[in-house]
Amino acid sequence: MTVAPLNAFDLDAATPLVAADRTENAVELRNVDIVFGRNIAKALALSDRGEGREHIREQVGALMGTFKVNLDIRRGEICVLMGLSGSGKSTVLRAINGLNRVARGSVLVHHRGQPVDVTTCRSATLRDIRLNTVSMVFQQFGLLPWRSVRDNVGFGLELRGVGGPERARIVDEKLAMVGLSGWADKTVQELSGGMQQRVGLARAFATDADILLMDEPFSALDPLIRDKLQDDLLDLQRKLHKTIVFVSHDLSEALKIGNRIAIMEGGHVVQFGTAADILLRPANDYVAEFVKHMNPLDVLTAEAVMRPAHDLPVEGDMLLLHGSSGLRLTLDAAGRPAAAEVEGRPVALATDGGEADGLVVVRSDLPLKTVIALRDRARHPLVFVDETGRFAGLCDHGEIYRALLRKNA
Ligand SMILES: Nc1ncnc2c1ncn2[C@@H]1O[C@H](COP(=O)(O)OP(=O)(O)OP(=O)(O)O)[C@@H](O)[C@H]1O
Repeated sequence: MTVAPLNAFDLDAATPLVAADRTENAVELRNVDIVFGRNIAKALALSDRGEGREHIREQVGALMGTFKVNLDIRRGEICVLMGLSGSGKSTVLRAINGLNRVARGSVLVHHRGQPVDVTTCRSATLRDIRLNTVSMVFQQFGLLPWRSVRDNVGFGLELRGVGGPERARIVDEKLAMVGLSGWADKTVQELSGGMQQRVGLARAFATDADILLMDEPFSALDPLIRDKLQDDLLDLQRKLHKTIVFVSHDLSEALKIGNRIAIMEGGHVVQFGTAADILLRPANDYVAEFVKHMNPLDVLTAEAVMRPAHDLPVEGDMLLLHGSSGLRLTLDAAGRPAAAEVEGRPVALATDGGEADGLVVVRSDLPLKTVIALRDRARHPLVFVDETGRFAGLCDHGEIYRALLRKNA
């Protein structure tokens, strides 16, 4: 069989977006209740009895912005808050920098090396958090139209007292990053909508805040520009590893840019998970309705569909990969694929750039589209490894079909 070399595929397509340290949280919301209006105590009492938003509003006139929201947002991830209008996305976002008063619960923000509860901290600390740790990017980016692009990008730095030459250096760097170097001295109103959004991005990145809060930053743009800006954001994120909390009411945007997505309904977080979790295992009918029209090919990676390593039968010091052909795999001491055989005959391991004639070994974060193209040409099922090269799982035609039909293995 003639097979295409593996490097004919885009094997780097899935550069990880999350920094290596995935365990530390940048933001933690614990049982956060937010109530708008009066009679807060009565509203909370009704909420504790399991009453919904409408009932509480009718009974006491207060509106529950959120009900017991719990979220752990990891450093370096993009967490998207997604849901219908009024579901509470902006309310949660604004709680993170203390713009919304929290009736109950805590909001911990990792600031100057330690978690600070923004619901109880001193106002000077909150100010310091807003200036240095958490930067907010609004839908229209809140640009000052009469000021130059340069002065808009440097605005946050100016507030922090960063002086002339240093400010100019940072501003130039960030403008170059978003491809607007030639526009520094124009006023914002001379720029198109898409360019203005990029000025907003540059300004957000210029402050060096670790945490960016973005409230539907691209929603007013036409789809092509929006798509381009999403790509720009992902490119910047690969370099900068910020923690980004991003509000969107568009599921395809959420699935494209979010490492994890919190789906909100009526003030509740009804599901918090990866794109694959949401697509393959929607938590309720509301989520299922959202994902119904999504194409799994646009969203899933091998990791979401493969048969995990621990599911495979072990025979002596080998793993049985494929019963009928007798394909077996040996791992080295670190758990990396070392050798393969079919009924005693060696099979070459075909890694990045090798020939797909052997046993193809590739990263488990490859997009499903690439996986399908590889499997189509490969002689054997595909072997996947994690970012350290350790064996992670296996994917044959069956796993692919089940993913496309959205059936769990
Ligand atoms: N300051 C406020 N005072 C009173 N009610 C508010 C306030 N802010 C938000 N709400 C209400 O809280 C609920 C959640 O609003 P929120 O803005 O968080 O929703 P959202 O999911 O971001 O919606 P959208 O996509 O339309 O912006 C809504 O019913 C809204 O009317």
